[in-house]
Amino acid sequence: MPFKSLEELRSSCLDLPSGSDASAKAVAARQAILTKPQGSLGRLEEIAAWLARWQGRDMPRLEQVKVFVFAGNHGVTAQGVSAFPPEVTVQMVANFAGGGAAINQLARIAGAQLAVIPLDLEHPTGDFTTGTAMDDDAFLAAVSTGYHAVTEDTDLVCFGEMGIGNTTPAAAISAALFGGGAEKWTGRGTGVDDSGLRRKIAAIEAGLSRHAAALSDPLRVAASLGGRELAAILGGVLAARHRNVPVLLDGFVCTAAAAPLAELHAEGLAHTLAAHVSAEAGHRSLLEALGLAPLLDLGMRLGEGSGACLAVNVVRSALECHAGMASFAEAGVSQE
Ligand SMILES: Cc1cc2ncn([C@H]3O[C@H](COP(=O)(O)O)[C@@H](O)[C@H]3O)c2cc1C
Ligand SMILES: O=C(O)c1cccnc1
Repeated sequence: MPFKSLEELRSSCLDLPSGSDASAKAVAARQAILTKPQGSLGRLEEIAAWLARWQGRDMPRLEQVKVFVFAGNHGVTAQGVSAFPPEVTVQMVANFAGGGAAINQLARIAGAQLAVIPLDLEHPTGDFTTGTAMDDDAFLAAVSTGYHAVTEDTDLVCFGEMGIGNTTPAAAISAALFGGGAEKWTGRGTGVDDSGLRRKIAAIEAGLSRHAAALSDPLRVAASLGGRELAAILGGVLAARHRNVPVLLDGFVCTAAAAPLAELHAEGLAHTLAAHVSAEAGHRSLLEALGLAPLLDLGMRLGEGSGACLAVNVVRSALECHAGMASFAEAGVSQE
C-alpha cells in the first residue's frame, strides 16, 4: 500500500510535477504551420497541447487508453437517498463483466480498455449521518487501490464509478469543500422523487454538521463523507499526475471525488479535462468552482465513466488532426 498515513498521502498531493512546457510549446509551434486559419480548431488545438504537456511528449500518442470503473457501496443508502436498492451495485458489476452496460459500448467505440474494480462491496462504508464513512485505514486502502491501477504505460485514463447512493457523498463533499449549503449541490441522482430529495438533503446536512470539525481538511472530507470508489478515483487521479498520464474526468461523482486534490494544490487538477457536464444538479457549479470547462454537454447523468469515454473520441480527433495534417509548405497552400 503506497500510503500508510494521511500525512504521506498529503505530501504526495502537495508535491506535483508541472508537466512539460517544452512539449506543449512544440505542439503550439506545429499547430501554427498546419493548413488551417490560426486557432480555427478551437479547443482541439488546446487538447493536443494539453496531451503533450502531461504526457511529456512533443508528439503525443493514444495507443493505451484505459477506463477504470471503481465500484463501492454506501451505508448512507439506509437514509433512503437513492431510487434503487444497494444490491444494484454488484448486479451492475456483473453486467459490466457481461458487456451489457452503457460503458461497455462506449469504451469499445472509444478504443479504450475497460477495467472494473469492485471495492469490498459486501462491506458498505459507514453511514456518514451517524459516523465516518471510512476510518483512515479504509480510506487509505481505497486511495492506494486507485493509485496502483494507473501505470506509466498509459497514454490517457478515464475514471468512472458504480455505487448506488454515491451522488449523496458527492454532494456532501462538494458542499463541504465549496460551501453554499446542501441544497445547492443535491440532485435527483438515479431519479428520487421529491420526498427522496428532501431525505437526501437532510442526510447531507446531518453529515456536514456531524463532521464539521473535520471539514477544513480536504482529505478528512473525503474520508468522512466519501466512499471507497470516490477515494480510489482520488488515488487514480493523483497517480496519473505522478506517472505522466492525462486524465478525463466523468460526471458529478467523479469530479467531486477528485476535488480534494484541487483544494490541496492550486494546480492539482491541471492534468485533467472535464469530459462533460452531467445533468445532475451541482455538476455545473462544481466545474465552475474548480475552473474546469466541460468538453461535452449532452444531458447525460449516468456515471460509469460514460461521459469520459465519449470524450475520448474528441481527444482522438484532436490528436489525429494535429499529427496528420499537412503544413502550408508541404501542401503548397498559400498563407496570405
Ligand atoms: C441500473 C443503474 C446503472 C447505473 N450506472 C451508473 N449508475 C449511477 O447511479 C448511481 C448514483 O445515483 P444515486 O445516488 O441516485 O444512487 C451510481 O451507481 C452511479 O454510478 C447507475 C444506476 C443504476 C440504477
Ligand atoms: O454525473 C454523475 O456522475 C452521475 C449522475 C447521476 C447518477 N450517477 C452519476
